[in-house]
Amino acid sequence: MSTPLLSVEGVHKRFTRKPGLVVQGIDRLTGRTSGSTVHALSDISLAVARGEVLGLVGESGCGKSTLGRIISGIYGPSEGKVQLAGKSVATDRGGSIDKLTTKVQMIHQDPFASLNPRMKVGETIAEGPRVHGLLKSGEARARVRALLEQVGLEGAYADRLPHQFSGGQRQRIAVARALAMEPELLVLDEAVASLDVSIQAQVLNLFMALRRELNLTAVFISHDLSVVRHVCDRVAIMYLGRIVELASAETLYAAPQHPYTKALFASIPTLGTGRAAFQPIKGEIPSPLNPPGGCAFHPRCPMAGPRCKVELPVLKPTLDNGSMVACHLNDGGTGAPEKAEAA
Ligand SMILES: Nc1ncnc2c1ncn2[C@@H]1O[C@H](COP(=O)(O)OP(=O)(O)OP(=O)(O)O)[C@@H](O)[C@H]1O
Repeated sequence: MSTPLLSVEGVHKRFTRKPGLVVQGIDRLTGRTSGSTVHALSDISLAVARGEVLGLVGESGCGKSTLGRIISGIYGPSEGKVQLAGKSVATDRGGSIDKLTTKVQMIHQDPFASLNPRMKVGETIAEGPRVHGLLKSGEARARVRALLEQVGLEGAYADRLPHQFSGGQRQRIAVARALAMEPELLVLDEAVASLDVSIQAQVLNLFMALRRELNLTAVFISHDLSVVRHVCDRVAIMYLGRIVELASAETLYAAPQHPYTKALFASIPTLGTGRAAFQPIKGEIPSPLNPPGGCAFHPRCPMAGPRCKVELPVLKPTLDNGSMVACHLNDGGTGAPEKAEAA
């Protein structure tokens, strides 16, 4: 890949949880109440080329949204760096907002929650560009109109309030608001997950059309493998805060390598490889407060051997086509770990 638009290098994110404080997602996973550190992301490295759409996929709690927020500059990483076109993504949103952060726009799952219910949608769309000096006075109305039309809505809708729109239309407005900032990168976090299937298809088709028209670069976060296949060029499969497989969508769907990726595919009825019934992945997702040693997937992995319990597999190239997998099966086998062999 030539110089990537987005580069994420060695990113870790730890959340420290104070005793007695209930943080969404943690109690659901662990039931614990003591203060401790959540290892939300561990050693994430990836790159996205200009014009490419990268999917982030994995079960709930694997760190997809946290990575999306770090890429958007909403959170800072605990370690590592995130660069957009070679410059660090600003992370301080409290004080003066670095202009660079406007170049990454995030679109969230719930368009209703992300739109101010008391603001006309035209004002909502124009607000960001106006604050950041992207609109000259007198230009706003025409620009808003053009953006609404670009996302398949009537320009006259600018004077309406969010509650006057359906879920799909609200998500189109959220897309228009993001595009108004002239972003270099979009981060879509479960952007169609709350919509009915037929509306999902319409919003996805809009995204695909805009992508072609504007040569959009995007990180597409989803737990829905069929949506990801439709939209993404490459896909990173995440498990408990780490990338376990990274491949082109074509390669991944034709021949998944990592046992977790295979298990994910088998757990979805329509994508099961010839199986009559889908097979849910065995066991619980381990706690990010206390991730298992070795490969984090080993307690649930049907292929795990002694090495998997003690040695962390590194994400390494596996085929000549740029695919990468973090699994001992692809790197010398799961048998006795090297140290034990030496002993
Ligand atoms: N602000 C926070 N404070 C503490 N822990 C957090 C915070 N945000 C996320 N986490 C924890 O980090 C881990 C990763 O969460 P994240 O929301 O990134 O996962 P996800 O894959 O996006 O899940 P989902 O699909 O359910 O949104 C989870 O264990 C979550 O509870």
